[in-house]
Amino acid sequence: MSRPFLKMNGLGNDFIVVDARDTAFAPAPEQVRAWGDRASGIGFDQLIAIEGSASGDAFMRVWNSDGGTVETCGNALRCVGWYLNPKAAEKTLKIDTLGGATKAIVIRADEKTGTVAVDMGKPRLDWREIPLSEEMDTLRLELKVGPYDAPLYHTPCAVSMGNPHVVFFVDDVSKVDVAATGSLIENHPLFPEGVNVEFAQVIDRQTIRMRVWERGAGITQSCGTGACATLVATARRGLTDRTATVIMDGGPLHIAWAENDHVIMTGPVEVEFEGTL
Ligand SMILES: N[C@H](CCC[C@H](N)C(=O)O)C(=O)O
Repeated sequence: MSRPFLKMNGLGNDFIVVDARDTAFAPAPEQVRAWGDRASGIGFDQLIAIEGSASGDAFMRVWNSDGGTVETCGNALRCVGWYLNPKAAEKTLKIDTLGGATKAIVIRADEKTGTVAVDMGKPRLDWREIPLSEEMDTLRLELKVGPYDAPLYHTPCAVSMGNPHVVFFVDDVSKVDVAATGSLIENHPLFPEGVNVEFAQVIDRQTIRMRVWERGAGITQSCGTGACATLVATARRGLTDRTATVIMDGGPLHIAWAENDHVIMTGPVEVEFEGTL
């Protein structure tokens, strides 16, 4: 059965979005991989299905381009919020995910763009919630990359936004081999469910430059949950305020870790084209 989709992105992190509220959509992992292949398929970082929800406006299901189903996706939540708000200038929507409930406040600009603020909920900071394979202080992980006596990167911070993240603090992200290091850490035994890997360079107390290797997708232009995890990590370490702009290869996201412990991510949405699977 052919399925219409919207090709969308949030700061270059790109998706195929399928509205599955009326008809079930459950592709096999190898089919997801085939669609996601940028050489022979349509190409995307994640495949997104919008499903009905008994407790909210919709349920968002996420597959990485490697075919694996994962908990959530921050940039895609903005795209789904925009999609669910066809007319109104502003609308608040409850969007559920495997990683927890979120609330999207959608300011739809026009048929192709918009700005969406998403309440991503509370960060999870206990080692069991990341999860890690052993008890450890998530503020300063005992983890080194590179020669043991002169590691390239070490002592990162772990944060879950419903999905797992490990944040390394570096002096200059342009000097990091994100592919080599990210792919090494993604499947490290300390992370039994894999992990998204961020490299954060603090510019000042309100500005962070970050690059990301995503679990199941590799280097992406931007990562919404990664930007949230990065801000939580830098604030926990006292390196930034609890509100900052996280500048990724694809552009900036505004992240605020509010007093109620919820993390609010605000950023753009873009529709690229319509298609059929
Ligand atoms: N690769 C992530 C899912 C997509 C997250 C990212 N694209 C975002 O915007 O949050 C994971 O395996 O947890």
